[in-house]
Amino acid sequence: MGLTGGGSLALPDVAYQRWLDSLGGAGWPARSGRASPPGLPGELGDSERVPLDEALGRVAAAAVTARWPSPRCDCAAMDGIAVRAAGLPIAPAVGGTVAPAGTGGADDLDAQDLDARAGAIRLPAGAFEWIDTGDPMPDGLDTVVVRERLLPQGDGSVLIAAGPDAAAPLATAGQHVRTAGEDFAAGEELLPAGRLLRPGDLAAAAAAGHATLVVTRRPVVAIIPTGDEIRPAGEPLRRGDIIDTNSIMLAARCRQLGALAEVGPIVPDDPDSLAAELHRAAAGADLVLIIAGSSRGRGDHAAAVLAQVGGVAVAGVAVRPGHPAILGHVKRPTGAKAADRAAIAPAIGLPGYPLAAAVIFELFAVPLLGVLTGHTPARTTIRARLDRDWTGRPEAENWVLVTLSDHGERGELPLATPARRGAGTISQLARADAWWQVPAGRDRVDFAAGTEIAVLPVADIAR
Ligand SMILES: Nc1nc2c(c(=O)[nH]1)N[C@H]1C(S)=C(S)[C@@H](COP(=O)(O)OP(=O)(O)OC[C@H]3O[C@@H](n4cnc5c(N)ncnc54)[C@H](O)[C@@H]3O)O[C@H]1N2
Ligand code: MOO
Repeated sequence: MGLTGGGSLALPDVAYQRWLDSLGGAGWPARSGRASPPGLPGELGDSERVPLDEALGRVAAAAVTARWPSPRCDCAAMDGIAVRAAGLPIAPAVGGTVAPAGTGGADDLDAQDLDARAGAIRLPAGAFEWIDTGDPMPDGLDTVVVRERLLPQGDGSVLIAAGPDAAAPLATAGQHVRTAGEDFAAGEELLPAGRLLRPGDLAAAAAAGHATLVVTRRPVVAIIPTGDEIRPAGEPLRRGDIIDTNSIMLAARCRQLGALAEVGPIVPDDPDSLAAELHRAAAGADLVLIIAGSSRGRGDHAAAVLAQVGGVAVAGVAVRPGHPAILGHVKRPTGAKAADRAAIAPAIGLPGYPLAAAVIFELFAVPLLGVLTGHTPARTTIRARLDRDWTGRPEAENWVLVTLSDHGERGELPLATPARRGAGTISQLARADAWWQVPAGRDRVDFAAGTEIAVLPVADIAR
């Protein structure tokens, strides 16, 4: 099949839309092609309730709101004594002399310290209560004086050292007190629907009264490695064998996005074997990834087989690397175990070269999984400056891995060094810091050293 032509290929956005349209036409339910609006679970509809300690990396199916305020009541923010600010004496009670420390002892402040200060006041027992950080404030008391300023006395009273400004009040009302609801109010939204849950999210949910959360079902991604030369990692290699690195990368990427990856056996370069494996995989999968066999080689059957077992909407995309990509679907066998699932499973043929596979996954699998889970990762770019001239291919969107220098002087942009070309240069995936997504365009393919560019940090890509 002629999949690798030049400028006539669709750009990624157009290709994605064409794919979605064809999926919709074939009965795939998620017609909008976008992540669900807030408040709805992923397009698959089904969700489940899981304990907090199983919710990391899952996607919230609904917004999480607080069942109660936090703090739940006014409480001490520091260790010390609770007092009523309005009831504090104004004038120093001990004119320069202080009684020796009594039973309470003074850890941080001894009598001489107090003595040395111009003023201290004495609070009689009963006018205050000892309190520790987090304790509810006693009725009628509104302020905490920190332990470091206190000298307990043998008679149960306490001396409070004046602050550095003797004219200032000893304490202002509400000082060192966290008021009920100052963090969040009852009913306040803490997490939006569609959030890929992070450690802090789980803590906030617990604080807000949730021991479990409702999350969207994990989409199942069937990964099908193909090629007579492909061997699983760890097996002995003969001359010409290639390690199946793509399955490892793509499965890990699926997990980062809250999906379940099922890597199938390596399928030989034989159309019947591939067709059989596609049928098998599609029965239980929400998305099928076929690795390699997308181009023109003698063993490249992905497009022909996909057309036979389902359909091909796009064969070839104007992106470098990755242009032999295929977008289509597999018909599910009737009576497949997942009766609740659509009659088809979307499928992507990813080129075998590792960088091409990575780019095609980001361009097409990531947004489709976003539709399924309800979470679309934020693609927050950062600014950088090219450290050398760079020329791209005009007819395609270019994806270029770059390493970034540390920020130099304050306000200076990091310098971006493009990786050397070659879709098989897998070490670049490990060494690079960011992707530079260069839009297609005949006029903007020559970039001079010093040009400001926007790059997508690899470390942030899964958020
Ligand atoms: N005559 C042409 N040849 C090629 C073209 C072209 O336009 N005309 N395009 C090139 C480009 S660009 C790419 S990208 C590749 C796409 O290749 P395929 O998808 O057909 O994949 P293969 O040829 O089977 O493999 C390519 C390369 O990747 C290795 N590979 C395959 N599977 C894996 C895996 N699971 N893990 C790691 N590496 C894998 C495979 O051994 C090959 O080295 O085609 C070019 N050729
Ligand atoms: O699509 Mo190929 O990956 O350009 O190298």
